[in-house]
Amino acid sequence: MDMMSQALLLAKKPHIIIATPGRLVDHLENTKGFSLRSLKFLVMDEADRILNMDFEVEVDKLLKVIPRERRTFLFSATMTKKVQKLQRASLQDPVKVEVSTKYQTVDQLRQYYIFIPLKFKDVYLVHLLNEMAGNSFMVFCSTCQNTVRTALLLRSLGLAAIPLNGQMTQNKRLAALTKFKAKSRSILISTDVASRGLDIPHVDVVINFDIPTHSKDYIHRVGRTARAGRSGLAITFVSQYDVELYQRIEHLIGKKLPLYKTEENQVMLLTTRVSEAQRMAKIDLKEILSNDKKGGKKRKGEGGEDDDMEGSTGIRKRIKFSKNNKKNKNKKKYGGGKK
Ligand SMILES: Nc1ncnc2c1ncn2[C@@H]1O[C@H](COP(=O)(O)OP(=O)(O)OP(=O)(O)O)[C@@H](O)[C@H]1O
Repeated sequence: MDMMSQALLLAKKPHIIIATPGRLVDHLENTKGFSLRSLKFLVMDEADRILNMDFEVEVDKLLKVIPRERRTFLFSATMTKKVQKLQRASLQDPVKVEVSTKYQTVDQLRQYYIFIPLKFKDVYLVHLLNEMAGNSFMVFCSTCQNTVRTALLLRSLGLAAIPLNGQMTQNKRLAALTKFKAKSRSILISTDVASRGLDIPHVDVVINFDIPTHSKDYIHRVGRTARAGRSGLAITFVSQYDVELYQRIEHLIGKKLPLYKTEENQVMLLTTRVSEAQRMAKIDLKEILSNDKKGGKKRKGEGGEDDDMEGSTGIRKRIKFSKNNKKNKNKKKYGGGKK
């Protein structure tokens, strides 16, 4: 929603405002007649993130203009212990309520890791997605670009993948989520922009394709599945470069995870097809990036709904299937299909 329509809503003096810190500050500074002087309750969801450095300027501005006399609630699955950060929320007589002193994940969540060389991550991903075809997946990557690259790669293999990252416009992000929620895409490839707060009950499997650099993000990511009593599966890819980060995660959750068993021979059968897909994804990605630079003009003949691959500046990209891929598109290619 744009600032103007929000300003109209704010003029009606709503009792509850749900906002990101940045947008709230925007309104405080630019929307006439809007103030938070009579605020009674301040709730921070995902509080550890909001109190993080990323939001420092905004949060400090907000705290300056709201009453000191108020009740403050901080919620999160992971909480900062850093006094300095908590001080910024200027709490008086705080009470801490915890479900557990350890960062626990729910029992219905089965968690595994896979230890593989970096260069085989793609082929293992394709293997897992095929082995568990029929499920809904959230695949986490560490960069926006890798979400697009991975989605391109999977789509050139006929898999229904869609990227979601912070460089996409709000509209595009919503569109991606809608498609995933409606199950018209079964694989959502995202950055940590989707690691918190999303409540999509049908997510069966979380794959940490790139290991989270902040181990607390692990808790939030895997929490996208096994929600509200359902079961779920989480698999974390650990390459030769990730061992230390992985150990930190195990330390944080207070347990050692079992190895997810795969038949290496079977996985390696996919190598040729996956390398071809990698090559195509590379070309497609290059094209998207260079189009991005040119200012995001739509190309003739491109329209309709195939705009999943939009990059940061509104580029759409059709996935070109090679003749070979087209032919095989609807076939079950890699066998499997067991849940
Ligand atoms: N008491 C309850 N009984 C049944 N369902 C519930 C109950 N509480 C929450 N739920 C459902 O569980 C799901 C998760 O709830 P919610 O999104 O509030 O969790 P959360 O702890 O904020 O998760 P996260 O912080 O990981 O985003 C929702 O679909 C919600 O409707």
